[in-house]
Amino acid sequence: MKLAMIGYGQAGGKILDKFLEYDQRHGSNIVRAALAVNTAKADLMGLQHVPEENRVLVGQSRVKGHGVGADNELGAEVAEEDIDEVMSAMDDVPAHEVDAFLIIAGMGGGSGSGGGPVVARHLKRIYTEPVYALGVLPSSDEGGIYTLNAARSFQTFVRETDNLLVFDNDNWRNAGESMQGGYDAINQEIVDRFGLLFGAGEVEHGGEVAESVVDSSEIINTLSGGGVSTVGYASETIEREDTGLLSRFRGNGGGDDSLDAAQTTNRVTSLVRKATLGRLTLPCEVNGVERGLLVMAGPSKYLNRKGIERGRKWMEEQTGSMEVRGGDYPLRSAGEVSSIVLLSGVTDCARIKQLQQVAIEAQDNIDEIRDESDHNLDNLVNDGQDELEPLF
Ligand SMILES: Nc1nc2c(ncn2[C@@H]2O[C@H](COP(=O)(O)OP(=O)(O)OP(=O)(O)O)[C@@H](O)[C@H]2O)c(=O)[nH]1
Repeated sequence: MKLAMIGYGQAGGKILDKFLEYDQRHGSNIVRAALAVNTAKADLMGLQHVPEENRVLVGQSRVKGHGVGADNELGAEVAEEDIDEVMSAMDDVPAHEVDAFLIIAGMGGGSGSGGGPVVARHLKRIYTEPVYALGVLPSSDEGGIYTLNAARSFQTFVRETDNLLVFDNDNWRNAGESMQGGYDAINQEIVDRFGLLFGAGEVEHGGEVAESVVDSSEIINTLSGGGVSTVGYASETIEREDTGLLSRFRGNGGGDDSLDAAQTTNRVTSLVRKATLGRLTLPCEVNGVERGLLVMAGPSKYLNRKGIERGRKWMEEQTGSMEVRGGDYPLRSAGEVSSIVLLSGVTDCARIKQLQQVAIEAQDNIDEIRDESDHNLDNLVNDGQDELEPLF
């Protein structure tokens, strides 16, 4: 699937940078256009793979290149004011060559959280291609303001995009890790998962022909209908036969082809289960999901139609949806077989409800403190008997 990606804000820019690195390393050619947008100059300068001419600094007259300081209303305002600059940077994108737009943003901050949905709205007005967002939720220990930002941005992104793919930092936090080291690993995880998903719709040059290849239209159809999506992933290493080792993935059966086929089928279906019931990018209840897509990736001899078909049927039972697509993504030189599961139209998600609850509490607290602020300051500054007077 060919995407025009817009990384908005610090998290958005860093993840976009990683997508470009992924593309170079895998030759997957998913990112047809890359644009980094930010209100902070330093964040744009820190990017390594986004070409300099594709970096847009917005809100300069308001925040002087220093960011909006987690104020996402301000983030939305400056995006609206400077939208012409962002849209004209998209002018060079050959729209007929891209299948969709993808806006990437951390929803807990200010710039991407507020500006991302604004860009989505304008892209949707101009282009006929779908506009998706990859929104990152802050971890629950980040505090009230980030949670409030995320809850409001989440609502806005869902309204303004054709689908919001969510990645929850909370689900991927490792205790004891530095923030920076942690984010690097998390960003790699994001790019590996979504890279495989979006790469599935792109047949490699001179690559293997899949038994039932996943086309970008199947990704688009799974995402169509809007709402919120989550992605599951599981993989198993294969030991190369040319090193003289038997494949762990195919089992130790060796000579017996039919036994191998049965084992391959079983392993494929087991990977589908692990991907669906394991760690999702947004934890949610699988039952009740509206649409699903299963992609099996790896060297084609390790993929089989029967396994994918069984996995797909199993997903239908788990979700209760009859709209589950499936196919393979042959990767000749991959060292593992992977299963990627896209669940679209999730509705039962305790994490979002909990986030909204904390956001409401934070909002009430902020309003209360603001209301009392003048009175409390007055109490502090004045002596009570009006005996003291200011100088002038
Ligand atoms: N996964 C991931 N999340 C990040 C990263 N950096 C920041 N975040 C998350 O994104 C939120 C903050 O968003 P940023 O992108 O830093 O903020 P911004 O859009 O640049 O906005 P301002 O800094 O307020 O101008 C944080 O609450 C984190 O949850 C990153 O590199 N990876």
